[in-house]
Amino acid sequence: MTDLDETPAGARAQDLPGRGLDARLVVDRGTFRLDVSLTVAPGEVVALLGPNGAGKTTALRALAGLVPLTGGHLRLDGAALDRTPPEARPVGVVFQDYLLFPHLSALDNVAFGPRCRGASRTEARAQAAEWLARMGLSGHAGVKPRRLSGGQAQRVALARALAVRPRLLLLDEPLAALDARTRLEVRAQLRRHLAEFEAVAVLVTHDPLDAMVLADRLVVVEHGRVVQEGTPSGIARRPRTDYIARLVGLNLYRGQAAGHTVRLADGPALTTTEDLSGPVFVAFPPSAVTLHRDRPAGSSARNLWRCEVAGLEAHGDQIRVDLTGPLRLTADLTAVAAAELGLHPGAVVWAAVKAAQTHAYPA
Ligand SMILES: Nc1ncnc2c1ncn2[C@@H]1O[C@H](COP(=O)(O)OP(=O)(O)OP(=O)(O)O)[C@@H](O)[C@H]1O
Repeated sequence: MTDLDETPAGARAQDLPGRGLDARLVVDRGTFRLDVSLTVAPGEVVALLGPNGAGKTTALRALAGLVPLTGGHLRLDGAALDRTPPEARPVGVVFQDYLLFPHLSALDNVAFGPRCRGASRTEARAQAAEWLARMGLSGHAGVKPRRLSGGQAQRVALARALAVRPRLLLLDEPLAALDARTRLEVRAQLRRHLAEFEAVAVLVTHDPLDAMVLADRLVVVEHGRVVQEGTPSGIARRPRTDYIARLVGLNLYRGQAAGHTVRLADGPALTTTEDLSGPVFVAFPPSAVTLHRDRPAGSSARNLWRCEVAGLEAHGDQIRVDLTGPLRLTADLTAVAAAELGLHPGAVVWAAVKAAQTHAYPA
């Protein structure tokens, strides 16, 4: 039994006006339930971002028609796709490991889509040659996938997905198979291609950098649900879950505000510059935390706690320090400062955060 949304009666009445993607994806997989609503305008790139097992791939597969919806709806440019088989959907997919046909040349891999959709062999190959040229791969048309570099294979996979002129482009962890150096370059190229794409693009990633560079809007999924969505900068400024706060590298707390004081649920009170009341989040970066061996005398910081070092790790050219105490904290400091403080797991330090460096916003 499914509980697909009812569509209005009448001939093709399910084909409602409205361009772009309008979906509510409800999918049951064993005990896991995905329930995610997604609206994306043509020309917009949306990243589904979330931890392992959040349901991102399931959402992508549901959009492609590779797993059936248990409920909800799926409309693209006004047409209902719920019951359209995958091969008949105007959808192009770039799979995580590209899934190029190993026995076909780059050109024939790209020509495959147009051919399947009725183009003659000559026409399909002409279109494929055009797509490869756009990807800067004309010189590799005759090459089999195993002879392509990771970055080239990624571009062939993208050309193959775009060659069917999809109204919905799906990319599953598009950069995951690449090493760090190639990734940087391919990310920049992919961004250019996505910017030129005039229909809906949805990509799935657990890499915040990929999401922030490639997407206009982020939809963060945890436990099968959307927990936050917005522009990359909006989300980075105002994270609403621990997962997102960790991704963007912020300390995040939830509490009750009364004026400039925020009382945390099981912790101390924080002083903030914002004047708010009711449930709020308070966030500040690890760089806003200063550490002292002794209680600083006459410090103007209102937020001062005696903490214990729980762990230390290198983070870029900084040392990232995890602290426990009245609240959990992450602080960044230079290696020199860490040595001067004699930091080691178990060391006791005083942590200070100026109110001006905190940011409070309604929960
Ligand atoms: N074929 C399946 N049968 C039953 N449960 C499944 C199946 N595939 C996935 N799941 C479950 O669905 C949930 C979501 O998995 P999914 O792969 O969509 O997550 P994800 O966000 O893409 O994670 P990852 O980043 O690890 O790929 C997980 O709890 C997983 O165990």
